[in-house]
Parts: sequence; C-alpha cells; structure tokens
Amino acid sequence: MSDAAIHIKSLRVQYGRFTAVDNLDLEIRKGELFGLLGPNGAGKSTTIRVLIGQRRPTGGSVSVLGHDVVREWARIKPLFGYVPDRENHFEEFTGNRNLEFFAELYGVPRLRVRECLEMVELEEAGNTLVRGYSLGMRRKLLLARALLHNPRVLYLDEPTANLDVHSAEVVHRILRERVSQGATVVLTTHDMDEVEKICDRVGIVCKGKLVALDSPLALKQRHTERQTDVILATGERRTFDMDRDADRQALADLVRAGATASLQTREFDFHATFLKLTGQAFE
Ligand SMILES: Nc1ncnc2c1ncn2[C@@H]1O[C@H](COP(=O)(O)OP(=O)(O)OP(=O)(O)O)[C@@H](O)[C@H]1O
Repeated sequence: MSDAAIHIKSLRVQYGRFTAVDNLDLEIRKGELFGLLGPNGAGKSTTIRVLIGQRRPTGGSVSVLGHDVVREWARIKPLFGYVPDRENHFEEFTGNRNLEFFAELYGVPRLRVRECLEMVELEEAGNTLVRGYSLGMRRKLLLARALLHNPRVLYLDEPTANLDVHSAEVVHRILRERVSQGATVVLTTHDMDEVEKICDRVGIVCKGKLVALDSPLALKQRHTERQTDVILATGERRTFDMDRDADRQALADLVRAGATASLQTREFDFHATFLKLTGQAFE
C-alpha cells in the first residue's frame, strides 16, 4: 500500500483567467508534518481550499487517503480537520458552546470538548464569551475545534499567527503529538524558524508552481553556503565561501599572517534558502 496520504497530480486552479496553482504535483506522506511554504500569493491557501473541498480544481486530480476530493467528497469530509487563516467563531457564544456546537455536528461526546479546550490551555476561558477572547485565544479555539473528532488529516493555514511564544509551543507540541500518533499534518506558515523546528518536509511553491521539496535541513544544505565575513586589519571587508577549498585556504593564509581584525561565520540558513528558491534573495 502507498505511504502517501495526499496525492496531488497536475493540479491547476484558475480564478477567471488567472492561474493560481499551475500544474502542481505533490505527494504528502502518512504520518508526516508537512509545511507548504511560499511568498504571498504563491497559491498555498488555494491548494488547501481544494483539499478541504472549498474550491474545485480547474484541472488535475487530488486524492486524500485514497479518495478523490471531487468524486468522493462525502468519504473525505469526516477524515480531516481544518484551521482556517481567518477565524469564524460564534462571537456571542462561549468557547465551550462553540465547541459543543461542532461536537454535535461531528457526533462526538461532550467530554471531548473539555479535553480539546485543555489541550490548547483554554479550559479556564471555556465559559467566557468569544467576544472577549484575544487574537491568540481565538486561534487556539480554532485548533481545539479542528481536533474534536480526532481527524487523521489536519490542515492548518498559519496556525501560530498572533500567538505568543508559549502558545506557539503548545501548538507545536500538539501537532508533533498528532503525527507521532500517525496523523498527517499540513500547514502553511511564513515563520521559517517554525518550519525548521517542526516540519519533517516542506514543499516550496512560487507563482503556483512547486520549486522545491525536501526536509528543511536538506534544502538549506543544498542551497546555501557557509560563509565567513572578514574585516581585514586594513579595514577592507571580504566574504569567504567555506565550501570552496580556495576560499578556505585564502582565509587560513590571512589568519596566519595576522591580517584579520574580525571574523564571523554564517552557517547554512533556511531563511536564505527560502529567499533564494523563491527568487526573492537580495543580490
Ligand atoms: N477568490 C479569488 N479570486 C481571484 N483571485 C484570487 C482569489 N483567491 C486568491 N486569488 C489569487 O490567487 C493567488 C494565490 O492566492 P493564495 O491565497 O492561494 O496565495 P497564498 O500563497 O495563500 O498567499 P498568502 O501567503 O498571502 O496567504 C493570488 O494572486 C491571489 O490574489
């Protein structure tokens, strides 16, 4: 049996004449935490909209856990949870009541509402109207809602936007726990530190096309250099590529001759990798 949870084949999505997703091929494995990355307008949310059935592909096909998203939608719907980029809670209900509403829809016991609120550390705010929630609390309530029915696939559109450091870590821990229990998690984010910390693999899209696919570590090793910035005793600034023999030798000679005033080494950098792969790096 295939170890892919999600098969995206030649996916094309158009808004009128504009192509937002352009012939995208991607396989996301079961039990991995996958980051879908790209600059603003790259087509990430559009791809997720197809996965959650909000947008029909213009061309190509997408299957989730063996079911086609268009033809077998009813089979897919109970299998996934979704955290949208914009919240859509009932403002005049408490956090508890918001979740109870969805628990009834999913047919899950009320006890699960309490569990999910505890998971995101909102148990004390359960009886407060959502109108009084902070931005971070609202995002955590979205995650709690998406977890109610214990889905096998979880899609999250920028799940840690507006979260403080501790809350972001709570979310990271929950997502890693889900994948360790066999769930597949797909998220979009603009936070490259988050990507390096929690993603098993990433797909980078740019103008609707996939431009890179691998683990964050493999991508940064392949696409960025280790460099050393040097200020010479004369005040001149030079940069040496530590992956080139000639540069390493030249730097060693300068150090031996006592010609360097300061040295600073830059290791592989995922931010730089992302900018380079999406054509946004400064020359
Ligand atoms: N409903 C729509 N009608 C017309 N164009 C749209 C619509 N939704 C998105 N687009 C366009 O499609 C392109 C891809 O948008 P999408 O929201 O998928 O990008 P994204 O990668 O999620 O960006 P961001 O990081 O800014 O959220 C953009 O150029 C956007 O303007």
